[in-house]
Amino acid sequence: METVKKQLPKAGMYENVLRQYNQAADIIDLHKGIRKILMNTNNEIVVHFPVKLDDGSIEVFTGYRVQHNNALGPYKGGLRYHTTVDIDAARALAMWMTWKSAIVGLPYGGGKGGIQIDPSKYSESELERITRRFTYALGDNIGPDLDIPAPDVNTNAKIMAWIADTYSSIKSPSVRQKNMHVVTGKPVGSGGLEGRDRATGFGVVTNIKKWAKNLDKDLNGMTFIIQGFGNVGYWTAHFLTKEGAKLIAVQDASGTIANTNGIDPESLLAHTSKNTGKIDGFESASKLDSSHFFEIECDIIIPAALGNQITAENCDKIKATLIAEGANGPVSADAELILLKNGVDVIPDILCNSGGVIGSYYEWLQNKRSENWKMETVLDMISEKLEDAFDRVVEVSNTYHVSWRVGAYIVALKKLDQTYKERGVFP
Ligand SMILES: NC(=O)C1=CN([C@@H]2O[C@H](COP(=O)(O)OP(=O)(O)OC[C@H]3O[C@@H](n4cnc5c(N)ncnc54)[C@H](OP(=O)(O)O)[C@@H]3O)[C@@H](O)[C@H]2O)C=CC1
Ligand SMILES: O=C(O)CCC(=O)C(=O)O
Repeated sequence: METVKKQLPKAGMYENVLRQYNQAADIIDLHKGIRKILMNTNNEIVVHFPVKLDDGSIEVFTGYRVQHNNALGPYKGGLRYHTTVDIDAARALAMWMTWKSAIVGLPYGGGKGGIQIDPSKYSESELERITRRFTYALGDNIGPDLDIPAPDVNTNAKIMAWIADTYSSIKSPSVRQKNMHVVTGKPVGSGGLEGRDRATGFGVVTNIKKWAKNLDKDLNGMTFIIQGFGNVGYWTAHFLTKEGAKLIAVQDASGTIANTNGIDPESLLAHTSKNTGKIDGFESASKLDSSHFFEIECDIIIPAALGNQITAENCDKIKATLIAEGANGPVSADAELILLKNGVDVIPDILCNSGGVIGSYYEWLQNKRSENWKMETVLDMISEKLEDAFDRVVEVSNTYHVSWRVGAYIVALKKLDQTYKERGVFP
């Protein structure tokens, strides 16, 4: 295991997050010492671990876990299995988790990680061995009161159950059952929370409803497009369709499909479930060229896949009036300036997709208390927290005359500033 601790370089996604951070820190004149602390990550864990594949060969994988800050509580954030996972991406995603938890008032810090891998190239039993060896390699760098992973791109409840099982098995028998909350997003039968599966999409739609209400707009009849039809994409489509809005185009890594009469999310889910998760070949929509996806005439765009998808190069022709960031970092800092100038509203990721980590918090609390909560209760608690956070972000943004993203950063930074100052480190 390598533990790297150094001044951070500026590149890619991380550059994006630092630009956002510095802008907000300048506006509130954040204390110099606190500014330095938050610009750095606390710990960066890189592990190389061997796994025997089905054909008997050995492959060595690289896994990451970046722990950005834990002033507010244990590190919290997802694990991603994707070829784009590297130290830069993990740093950016970990930092976003710190702000996200602070904005919605959770007792968590920020962490993120994953494995640099294309999971579609491995069998299920290989993925299980890879996950278990990764968990073993991370060892006590994660823990229910230290750092609590969760699902992200290409990871799911089953993978979380393998992590919980492996982590627990390296503990002494007397405490083994007390460690299931080392991860959240588990299957309901293994300590998972009813509603965590849909929490992020539900949260995205809660934010969109608040946006519509504030502007006195009716979602009924509005059109929307979604990039990414995984956990966040599907559940967002499910809940937004329930509000009367119409899904007219979807894009994933396999291509783009469109139907101006509407795409039924449930039929598309049934199709992807039989088609290794892919939307291509869906009969009730036509295939579209992927390069102009974001230019489609619609009211709302929901990026729910990877980062840096809407950039200065492709944002000028966007016709939607709202971008609700289901994904982390889908809009580049340069693109956002152009969008705001063009009158497009952007609900920032650190607010918009925080329903997921709120759901995770309730799962963790449920495990700690040895309780089981009902879906309705969980969704009510999530929307209450999110509605408060939305109002706070709008209020702060209005006070400082800044975008909602900068306002959201200010809410987070003020919270962390208060915490550090209360501890007396900076008299
Ligand atoms: N899961 C959660 O609770 C949370 C997730 N998020 C963020 O939401 C986003 C999506 O996560 P999640 O839904 O969990 O991930 P999933 O793995 O469930 O789904 C990812 C989706 O993105 C698609 N995708 C991947 N690459 C591309 C591409 N190049 N172009 C278009 N589509 C692509 C995938 O398509 P394909 O199957 O073809 O590869 C898939 O449909 C991520 O940014 C994640 O960090 C944020 C908060 C919480
Ligand atoms: O549920 C969690 O703990 C974190 C989810 C996540 O990775 C995210 O919000 O980006």
